[in-house]
Amino acid sequence: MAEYQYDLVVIGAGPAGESAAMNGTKAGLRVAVVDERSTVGGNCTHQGTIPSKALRHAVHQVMQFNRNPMFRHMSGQKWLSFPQVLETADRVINKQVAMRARFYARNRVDLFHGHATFKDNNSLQLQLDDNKVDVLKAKDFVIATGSRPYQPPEIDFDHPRIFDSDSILTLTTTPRNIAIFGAGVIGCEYASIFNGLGSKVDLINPGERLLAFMDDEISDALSYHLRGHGVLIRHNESFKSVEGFDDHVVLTLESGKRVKCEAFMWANGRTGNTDSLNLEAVDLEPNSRGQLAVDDHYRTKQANIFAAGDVIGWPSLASAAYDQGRSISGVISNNGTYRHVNDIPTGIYTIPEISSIGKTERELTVAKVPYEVGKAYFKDTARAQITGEEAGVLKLLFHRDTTELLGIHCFGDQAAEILHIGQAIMSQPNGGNSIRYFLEHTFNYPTMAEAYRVAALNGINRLF
Ligand SMILES: Cc1cc2nc3c(=O)[nH]c(=O)nc-3n(C[C@H](O)[C@H](O)[C@H](O)COP(=O)(O)OP(=O)(O)OC[C@H]3O[C@@H](n4cnc5c(N)ncnc54)[C@H](O)[C@@H]3O)c2cc1C
Ligand SMILES: NC(=O)c1ccc[n+]([C@@H]2O[C@H](COP(=O)([O-])OP(=O)(O)OC[C@H]3O[C@@H](n4cnc5c(N)ncnc54)[C@H](O)[C@@H]3O)[C@@H](O)[C@H]2O)c1
Repeated sequence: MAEYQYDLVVIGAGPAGESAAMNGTKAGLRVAVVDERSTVGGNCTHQGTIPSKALRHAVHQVMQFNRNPMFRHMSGQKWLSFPQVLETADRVINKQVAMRARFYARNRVDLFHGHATFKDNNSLQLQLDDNKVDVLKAKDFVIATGSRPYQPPEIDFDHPRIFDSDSILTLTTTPRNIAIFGAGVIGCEYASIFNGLGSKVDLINPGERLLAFMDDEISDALSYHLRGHGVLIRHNESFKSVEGFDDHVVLTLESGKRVKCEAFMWANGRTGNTDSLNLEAVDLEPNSRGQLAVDDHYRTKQANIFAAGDVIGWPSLASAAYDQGRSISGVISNNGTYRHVNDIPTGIYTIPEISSIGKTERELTVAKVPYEVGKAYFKDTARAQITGEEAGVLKLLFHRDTTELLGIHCFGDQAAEILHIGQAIMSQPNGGNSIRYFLEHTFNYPTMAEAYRVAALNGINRLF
C-alpha cells in the first residue's frame, strides 16, 4: 500500500473534476485526480454530452443532405446506420480524451485510476485494478463523481432490446421502431437522433408537455416539429411495465396502452454516484437521488469536502459543472476565481436545436412584470434562406419601460450559439442591458445574428 499527500484530491475526471483540478494547480496547489475509468473525460465525454452531440451532428448532416434538392443531382437519398454514426462519435471521444489527458500532464496533476472510497475526512482509499490499494491524503477534497441513469428495479436492463442512455451507445443495428419513455432533455434529443436515422419513434412523456421548463412557445414548436417529422408523442402517461422478447419489446402504460417496438429506451431519471464512496466515514448523507447538498461555495457540511457537477443535482449540465469545479478551487486557494454559478443557459440539441436564458413568458406574467416580446422568424432572414435552415424563431422578452432584456428563447439551427450574443448584452451592468443595443450596432450580413436586429425592431415597434 502506497500513501501520497496532496493539498487537493478530486474524485472524478469529468468536467467538474477537471476544472477544479486545473484551477487548483494553476493556483499553486498540489493536486491529484482519481477516476475509476482508465481514461479521463468522465461520463460527459464517454457516455453523455460528447457521444450524443456527435451522433446528433452526424444525423443532422444526413438529414440536410437528404433534404437539399441540390444533392439529388448527385445521388439519391442516403442513410447511415446507428453503428455508422457511432463511429463518428468514437472519433470525437478519442480526440477529447487525448486532449484532456494532455491538460493533466502539462499542468502536473497526478492522475490515479481506481475506485475511491473515503476512509476519513483527510484520507481516501483507492482500489487499483491490480488488487492493490493506495491511500491519498489531502487537506481538501472535491467529490465530482457525476451521475448515471436511474434504473427502476422492475426493468430488465440486461435484455438486449432494453436500453438506458448509457447502454444505447452499444446498439448494433438501427431499430425500425423505438419507444422512448421519458421526454426530458435526453428523451427528446434521442427522439430526434432516431427519427433522423429513419426509425419510427414513440416518445412517451410522463408530463403534460415536452420540456415543461422551457418557454411554452418553444416547447410547442419542438412538439410541432417532432410530430411533423413523424414522432408519435404521448403526454401524461405513466409507466407500467416493459417485457422483452427475442425480436421485440412490449411497453405497457398505466393508461392501458401497449406499444410494440424493436427497441426500448428508458430516459427517465438519473442518480448521483455517491452510493459507493463510503460517505458514512465522513458523515455525509446523499438524498434519495444520490445527490449531495452544498452551500453557495459548493461546500458540503464537512468544511474540507466540496462537491460539484451532477452529484449536486440541478442543473446537471457539463457547462455548469466546469464553472462549479473552477469555483471550488477558487474558494480553496482564494485566488479570486470563485463565482456562484447561476443564470445558466440551456442548450438542447434536438433537431431543430433549442436554447434559452432568463425568464419565460409564463414566469414574467406570474411575476406581473410589464414585458414586451420581439420576434424574428428564421425564414425571414437571408442567412437561413441561404442555408435552408428556415425553421426557427428568436424571441426576446424585454421590460417595456426600461427595454432591459429579461429572457431570450431560441428555436432553430445554431440556437445554442446564437443565444450567447444576447446573453452578453443581458449581463451588462449599469443600463448596458438594453434591447436597443441591437439597433445601435451594425451586424454582419447575412448572419443569423441579424435575427437580433429583426427581433429588436419587432419588439420596439410594439411600444407606445
Ligand atoms: C445523454 C446525455 C447528454 C447530455 N448532453 C449534455 C449537453 O449537451 N450539454 C451539457 O451541458 N450537459 C449535457 N449532459 C450532462 C453532462 O454530461 C453532465 O452534466 C456532466 O457529465 C457532469 O459532469 P461531472 O463532472 O459532474 O461528472 P461526470 O462527467 O459524470 O464524470 C464523473 C466521473 O467520476 C468517476 N467516478 C464516479 N465515482 C467514482 C469513484 N468512487 N471513484 C473514482 N471515480 C469515480 C466516473 O468514472 C466518471 O468518469 C448530458 C448527459 C447525458 C447523459
Ligand atoms: N443538452 C443538454 O443540456 C442535456 C442533454 C441531455 C441531458 N442533459 C442533462 O441530463 C440530465 C437528465 O436529463 P433528463 O432531461 O432526461 O431528465 P431526468 O432524467 O433528470 O428527469 C426525468 C424525470 O425523472 C425524474 N427523476 C430524476 N431522477 C430520478 C430518480 N433518481 N428517481 C426517480 N425519478 C427521477 C425527474 O424528476 C423527471 O421527472 C438533466 O439534468 C439534463 O440537464 C442535458
